[in-house]
Amino acid sequence: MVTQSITPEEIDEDVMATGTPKMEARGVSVYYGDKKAIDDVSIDIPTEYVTAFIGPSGCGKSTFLRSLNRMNDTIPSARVEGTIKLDGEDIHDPKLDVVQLRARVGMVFQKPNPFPKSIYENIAYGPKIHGLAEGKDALDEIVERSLKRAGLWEEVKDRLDDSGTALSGGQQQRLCIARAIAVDPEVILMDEPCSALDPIATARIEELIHDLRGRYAIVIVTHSMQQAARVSQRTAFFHLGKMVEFGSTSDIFTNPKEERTKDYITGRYG
Ligand SMILES: Nc1ncnc2c1ncn2[C@@H]1O[C@H](COP(=O)(O)OP(=O)(O)OP(=O)(O)O)[C@@H](O)[C@H]1O
Repeated sequence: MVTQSITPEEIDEDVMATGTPKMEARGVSVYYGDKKAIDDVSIDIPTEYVTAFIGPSGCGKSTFLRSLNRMNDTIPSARVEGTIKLDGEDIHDPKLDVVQLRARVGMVFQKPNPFPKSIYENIAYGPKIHGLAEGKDALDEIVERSLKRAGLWEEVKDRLDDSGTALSGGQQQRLCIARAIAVDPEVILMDEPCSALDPIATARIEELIHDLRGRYAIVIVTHSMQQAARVSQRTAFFHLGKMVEFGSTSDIFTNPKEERTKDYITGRYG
């Protein structure tokens, strides 16, 4: 299996050139009680490129990722300051439906978490509650398309009634990606999606990210610098709650401007 890496053409592209971003964060700080976990982060998330968040454990990568679809709302002590926009619309606008937001900005977690239901139902549930399919044929079509897009269809097409939890870890993670895709998201947030997977399953997810690039704005938190280098075109380096440096992945790894970035990518801490 070949794991995709950045192609020379992609390196030549000016990946930091600003088009209209899918998401814009401005001056975002996140607190847990009195403790500030994210300090004044501003970043644009495009659809064209995969954005990676890297940095040592506890630097706030997941906290910031979760703020992008208001998952921090589910943590009682968490408080978010600053502005986050999706297609120019403030995601904290009281008129905005947060369930709808989380369909538009889907999330894939560290540990695959399929529902204890059939493979089919795992995918069909979201489109059903969001009213995206009229009738069984339309639903079947969404299930097939989502599983195909997540690279899982061939493996499961004859066992759609089997439980999602009976799949291998890597298949479960692709099922979770298919589940996110099924509700037609615009952004997919991935929080260390491969950390529970073996190298082969990891390579398949990385290939999948490569295939999905451009269709969805993808943001991935990863502990693995090699993974960030393989799957992303833009990288943000976080340290102690601050976004220290943000640039093209090739610049961050080959020509970092900040001393702290240099120290991290050369393995001095992390
Ligand atoms: N639910 C929570 N309640 C209180 N503090 C939290 C909570 N979640 C995270 N934190 C704290 O916020 C800081 C940032 O954590 P976060 O998990 O966002 O970092 P991270 O960079 O994603 O770390 P890791 O790579 O280890 O997952 C840490 O100090 C962490 O202890």
